[in-house]
Order: sequence, then structure tokens, then C-alpha cells
Amino acid sequence: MEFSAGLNAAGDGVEVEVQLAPGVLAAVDVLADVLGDDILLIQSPGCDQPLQVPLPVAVDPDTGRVRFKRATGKLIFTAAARAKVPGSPATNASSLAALRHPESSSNKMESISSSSHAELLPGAAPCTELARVEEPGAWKSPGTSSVVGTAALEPEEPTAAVVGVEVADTAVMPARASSEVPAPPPPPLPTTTTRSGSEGADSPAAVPGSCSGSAAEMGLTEGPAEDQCPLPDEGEATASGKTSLAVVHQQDSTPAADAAAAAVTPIVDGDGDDCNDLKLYHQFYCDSPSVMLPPCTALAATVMAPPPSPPTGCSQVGVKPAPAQEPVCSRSDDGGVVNAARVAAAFEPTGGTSSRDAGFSFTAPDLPSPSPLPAGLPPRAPPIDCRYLAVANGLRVSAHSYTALLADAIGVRRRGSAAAERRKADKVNEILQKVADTLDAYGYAVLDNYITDAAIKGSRAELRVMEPHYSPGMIWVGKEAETGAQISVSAVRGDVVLWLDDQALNATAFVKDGVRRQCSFLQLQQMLADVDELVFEGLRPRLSYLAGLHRRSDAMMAVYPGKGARFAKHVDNTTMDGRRLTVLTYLNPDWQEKQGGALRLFPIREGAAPVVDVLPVAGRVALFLSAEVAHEVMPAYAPRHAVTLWYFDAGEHAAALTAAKVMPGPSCKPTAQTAATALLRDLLADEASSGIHATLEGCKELGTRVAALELGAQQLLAAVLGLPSVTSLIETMQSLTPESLRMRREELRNMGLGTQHHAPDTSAHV
Ligand SMILES: O=C(O)CCC(=O)C(=O)O
Ligand SMILES: [Fe+2]
Repeated sequence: MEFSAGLNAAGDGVEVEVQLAPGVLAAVDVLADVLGDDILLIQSPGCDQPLQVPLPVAVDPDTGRVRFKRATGKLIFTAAARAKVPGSPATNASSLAALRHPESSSNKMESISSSSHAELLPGAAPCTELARVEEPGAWKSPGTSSVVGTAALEPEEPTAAVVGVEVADTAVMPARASSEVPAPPPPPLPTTTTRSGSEGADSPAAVPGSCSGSAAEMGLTEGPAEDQCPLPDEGEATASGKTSLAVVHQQDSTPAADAAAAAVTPIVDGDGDDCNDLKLYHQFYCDSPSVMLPPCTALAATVMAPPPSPPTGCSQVGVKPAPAQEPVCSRSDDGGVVNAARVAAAFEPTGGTSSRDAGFSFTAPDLPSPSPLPAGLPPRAPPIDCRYLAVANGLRVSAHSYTALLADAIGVRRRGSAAAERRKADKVNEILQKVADTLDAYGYAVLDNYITDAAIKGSRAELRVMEPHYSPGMIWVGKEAETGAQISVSAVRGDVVLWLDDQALNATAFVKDGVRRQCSFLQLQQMLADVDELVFEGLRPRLSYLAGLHRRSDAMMAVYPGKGARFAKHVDNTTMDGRRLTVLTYLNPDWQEKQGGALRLFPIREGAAPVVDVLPVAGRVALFLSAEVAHEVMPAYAPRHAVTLWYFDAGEHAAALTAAKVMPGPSCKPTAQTAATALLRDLLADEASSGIHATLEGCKELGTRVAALELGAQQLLAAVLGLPSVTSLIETMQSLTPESLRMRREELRNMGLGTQHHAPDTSAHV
């Protein structure tokens, strides 16, 4: 194979010319066909990050020569397969291609698109660096770059070839480990922050009946087309100070509130337009973190002074993360491998037998084991023994791909000059650093437009088939990481949820009540991969607090059905269960403030940050520290869709799992859950139907009942009611007056649907 590289005539990049072997040429050619002018994503063995090659590459069909230009970086080109792509070329954002090295020595190509189909052929080629072009900054002065080495490799297989080029330019090296990046000061005061004396002051007024949960109201309408935006010219301003995307309102203008508002620094892409040209960080260094960045990034939506009477203490409640047990494989009727235990747990995480009996199962034809992920890619959600391979359009799904983001990266299709590229990379780093700094200083950060409208719409469409099968969200209480007791009280937590693990995400069909239904979660998978990337590659290296993140929970899809459903104030991880970062992605196009449903985030320490209300608008990603930031979901008056992911710290998680194994807590006992739920049900029920009356006698009876409960039930109740201990629960309950009982009941009802909307049997699962 022949190869040459050198500074191009314009002096703004290195031009590479490669003579490809016939098989490789065919692969590149076909991929170019599949991807249109998107990105070719290539993962080569020994190379940590996939390479992203903007397409089309110019292939001369007569000579087999390929030319392309790189501004900087290391290019390792591994092609080991030939793809056959019938049908029309896919040009949408879901088109993607990846080369990934499988278990052993052979290479495979995976090519996925909504309408195409690839035949995988094994190849064999090591990740070999063939040539290196080293002259840091050379393209700043044309003519000084040089090829310092060339080599050639003839692949053993005619269909496999490797070409490598490394071009160094230290000017665009991204920030790496936090130790290498001096932490900049907290975000500066935004000079153009808009403030208003009235907006965002109170919980939004209820608009009962305004949303009934139809598909249209759930926001499944077509979003606007993506802007096509040119790259900024050389001379264009790099920072506009534009704050239009960071709607920052402040209720009270006090010095403390001013300072707090100032902390919420709007982050903008800085190129003076509304375009998504910061979507991509084009990472060429295989051994560096690849960074994807949201366009038009902004911080939290509404800054408010703390509410006059903040809700009572944080409940020790959280959400049951993925179960820790290893799955047990079994075989389904139609021959597909089914991990019944895990699927049941994932789909109906109530821990109760009824849900397991009801039993979902996912089905897929037998396929060979998937290849392990290439080293260095973000860790995936819980490892599973019986992995499912999705069969979507006859193609295997790559567990990780950057392509959905890349496909939007107009900056790649219309590459600017080296200087423009460098500016872009710098800006991306700057924004990521701001996000990390904000998270570090205040415990939370919010990114807007991280997920595209198309991806939101696609994911919502994929989830629609599952929506009838969501279960009431569980409040997870107790010290047992991942195995803790769960209790469902819709007044405290009014959403319904669906847990999706890797296996479920990769399934093509599910069976419920003996009925088989098709499903596909490709878009959703991509969205999750994009969030993983933000966390693992964008933030983990920048925050020592996140340095130990090793994996995340399964994805929890949640729908607050409207009608005032909410989730009471709580902290996700109060028991050192391993969860360090909570990341929410909202899927609600056209969400209006009057629909409520804001995520209210409370400061880590009194006065340390503003209380912010973050509306669940589509594409927005909210991040906060799971063990420190109290938060609640304000009553939602329209169906509100969100995806929650929890990222685990390796050390804390391991310790929690060990602790859970050796000392299962009393709250695990089903009897405790039943007793606690029964009492809550009575407490919440209308007086007429409840055993507890707001009279002196009723109060006395309640105090006696609570004191007589088993410890586990008392612990659960204390947690749900936001009381710090069992002692305090008993004291509180024994000193109730008719008045305070009525207030407590009202308070609980106001937290959500209450029994007016939910029958007791649906609001209590034990
Ligand atoms: O949906 C949200 O905004 C937050 C949900 C939440 O707090 C949780 O599931 O723990
Ligand atoms: Fe939460």
C-alpha cells in the first residue's frame, strides 16, 4: 500500500493520499454511500477512540487513490470489511458506521442505518501506524510541515488494510485529566444576564384538564429542521456574549440572590449565531478523550430566591437503581435467549412477585456473542451475561457510537480553516470546562440542546409502544445499594417508569401477557450513548469528584402523567449507595412554563447557589450530584417525559454492594413494606374512607399504630415523610394534633396525585 502526506498548498492542513487495497477501497466507497456526507467512524484495534473521518473522501475509482485532508491529529485507518448496502443511501442522523475490533484477531465492520443492511466479513489487521507527520504548529507557516516517516503494510487479507498518519499540533490538544488542567475560577458574572422581578416566582398555577395525555399533547409533533449554519470566518467574533438561551430570571434582587444568579453563567457557543457548530469536537488523538459538546449551551432556566417556606427536610428517598444480581439465562418459546429475571426486574422493578409473574420477555434470534467494546470507550451500563443482540434491519447494533452527534456536525462537512477549527476546539473545551466548574461549585449544571430534536422525536416514538407497560415509580429506601426496599406512593412520587437495561435496549420484540410486540430502541440507545459520552469523556476527566465513575445504572424512562403528578423533595443517594451523578434528559418538545413539571434544584449549602427551576424542555440535560443536591419535580400538568441515568463511583459502589450482601437491612422485608404502605394509604385517604380521623382519638390511634410497627416499616415511613430518624417519626406521630394531622395529610396530598386520582391498589406496591 502506498501512502504519502504533506502540507497542502493552502497551508491549512495536511493532505494525505493513500493507495487503498481493493477490499478497503470497496468498504470506504460503500460507507461513503451509506453515510452521504456524514462521518465515517472507524474503530481500530489498539486505538482507544474511534476515528472520525469526514465523508465523502475523494476516491478515484480508476486508480483506487483516496485523498483527504486533516488539520491535525492522528489518523489510523483500519478497514477490514466490505459492506453491501442495498436500498437507498441513508442520509439521516441515524445513519452510522463503525468498525470495531471483536474478541479475537479478526476485524468486523458494523454498518447501521434505518434503511440499509450490511454483510459483515471478517478481516485481520493490526492497528499499525504507518507514517507520522510531526511538526507542531507547522501549518501556521506553510511549507514547514514534513513527513517524517512512511511505511507500508500489505494486509494479509486482501480485504483488510491499515493506514496510519499522525499529525501533531499541540495547539489543539484538548484538556485531559483534571490534574493537567488547572481549574479556572468559578464562572464569571454574566454581563448580559436578563433579570425580571416577577417571573418564576411561584410554582406554576395548575391548569387542570389542559392536558389529557394524547399523543399530540405528549409532544410527538415534528420538530423544526436543523439550521444549516456556515462556519464562522476567520475574522468572525469568537464570543458574542449572547445569552438568549440562558433565560435567567431572578425573583428578589438581594446581594445574596444577585451573587447566586451570577453563579449561573450562561454558556453560549460564542460564534454569534444559533447554530450547532459546537456540537462536535473532532478528536483526532486516539489516546485522548473525545469530547462532544452541546450547541448553544445554556445553564439553568430560572433562578429563584429560595421559596418563603421551603419544603420540610429532604426525604431519604431515591430511585431504585439497576438490580445487582447477575442474570440467569433461559430460553424463550421461540428460541430466543431470554434473561427472564433481569428483564422482569428491568421492566417492573417493583420487587414484588406479581410483576415478575406478569413477566416481560424479550426475544431475538440467536446470534453470536457481541464483541467487547474497544478499550477506552466509556464503560457501559451493567455488564450482562446473556447479552441481547438487536436485530434491526438485519444489523447488529453497535453499543457505542458517536454518529448521531457527528451527523449533526456541520463543522465537519464544511470544514473551516485550521484556525477556525482550532477556535472551535478551544471553545468546546472552554464550555465543557464551564460545565464542569459549575457542577463543581454548585452541584448542578444544565445543558440545552444537547440532544437534537430529531433524536428526541425518534426516542419518543420508540418508547410509545412501551408506555402502556410502565409501572408506578418506586421510592427506594434503605442502605442496600441496588437491592434496597422499594415502596410506591404516588402522592410522593407520581410518575410511572420503565427500566431499560442493555438487553432490553437491544431487543427487537417483547412479550407481555403472551402477546408478542415489536420494539426497537436504536435512537434511544444513541441518545444514551451521547449522554454517556458527555459524562465519561467530557466531565469525568475534568472533575476529581467524578474521576471514579465507572458505569451507570440502567436507563429509567419516566413519565409524569400530568394532573399534578410530582416527585417530592428528596436526595437521590443518602445512603452511600454508589450513585454520584444524576443525569436527566428531557424529552418534551414545546414544553410550556404553565405546564409546570420543573425540576427544582436546591443548593448544596444554604446560600451556596440559587434554587433553580429547570423546565423539562426537549434536548435539555440536567446534571447534579446525587448525594448532595436536594431536588423535586414540581407538579406537572402535562405528560412529562424524562430519562434518568445514575453514574456510579467505583469505590463507593463496590463498598455498597459488599455491605448490601453482608447485611440486608430490615427495610428489605416485604412485611415492612406492606405495613408502611398500608399506613401511608390510610394517612392519605379521604377521611370518609380512612381509618384515621383528624380527631384527638384519630391522632392517638395513629401514634400508637406507628409506634407498634416493625422497625423496617418505621424506617420506610420516616424516609417517605422526610423525617430524619425513626425516633423522630414516632415523636412526630405521637404529638400530632387534629390540625397538624390535617396539615400533614394535605401536605402529602399536595405532593402529587393523592388518593383522589389513584386507587389505593395502584398507588401502593409492595
Ligand atoms: O425527572 C426529574 O426531573 C427528576 C426525577 C428524580 O428526581 C428522580 O427520578 O429521582
Ligand atoms: Fe431524584
